[in-house]
Amino acid sequence: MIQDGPKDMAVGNNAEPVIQVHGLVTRFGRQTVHEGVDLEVRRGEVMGVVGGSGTGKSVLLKEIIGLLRPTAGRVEVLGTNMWTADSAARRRIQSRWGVLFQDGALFSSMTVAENVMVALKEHTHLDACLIQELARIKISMVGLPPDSCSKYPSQLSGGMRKRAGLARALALDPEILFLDEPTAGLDPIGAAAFDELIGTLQRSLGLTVVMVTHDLDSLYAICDRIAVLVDRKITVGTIDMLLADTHPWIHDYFHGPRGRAAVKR
Ligand SMILES: Nc1ncnc2c1ncn2[C@@H]1O[C@H](COP(=O)(O)OP(=O)(O)OP(=O)(O)O)[C@@H](O)[C@H]1O
Repeated sequence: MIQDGPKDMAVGNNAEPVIQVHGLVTRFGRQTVHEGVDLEVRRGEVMGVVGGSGTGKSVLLKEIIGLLRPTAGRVEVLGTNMWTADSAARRRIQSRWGVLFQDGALFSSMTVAENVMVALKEHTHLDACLIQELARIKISMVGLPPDSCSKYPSQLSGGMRKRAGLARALALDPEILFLDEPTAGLDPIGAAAFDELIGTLQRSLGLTVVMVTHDLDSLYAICDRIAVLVDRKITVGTIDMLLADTHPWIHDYFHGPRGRAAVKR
């Protein structure tokens, strides 16, 4: 069982940046998605990424983790530029983060335990028994019962699949966790429980978390700062700072009915 403790990672202005995005430009044909986006994520913080539909949140995430090459600009993760590093350096960096995509992105032909073991087999030389034991520990860390180890993704509920995806993302003890809409499709109770799990894991393991979300409750529950994609640029601040922002979209987002409801909770 994970012990929850106070958030002791100093997430002050002096914490070391683990992700640095400078002057990012993204174009698809004539469409400009990002035009000079700057973002710094500090070690130990939970950074929410919000914005209207199609503003480029998922694209930004893919550019940070090296799945999509930006048109221009610089992206550094843990001091490595993903687009100039050689393949060995890229592999080393990739093993220091975990990603949970929206649907969990599990291999449907593998059991939950086998899914968690994929990265352990690929990136470590541990023996098979130890790999199995580590997979079992990760599955228990995300609150899944032991019998889910041998189940296939199709035999799990949506919330359980997300937890299984999270166990897989945690397989290599990452320093950074990337989450793309982790609570999408969950009912409010399931979403709150998932937020709590992320918060507990983040504090216990000292993770840095970057979370794309539409869920205002998640922002209030676990984020230290929020990056808002608007007008092809990014505005970063704490919730209090963004509540005082006068940009019409940011104002409406945080002061609209859902924003007000999230404050009350
Ligand atoms: N590979 C691609 N080729 C061309 N256009 C793309 C590609 N990937 C994304 N886009 C476009 O870039 C824009 C931003 O997409 P993205 O998926 O990042 O939006 P989003 O902010 O995550 O939206 P949502 O909240 O609806 O998921 C969209 O207009 C999308 O159609």
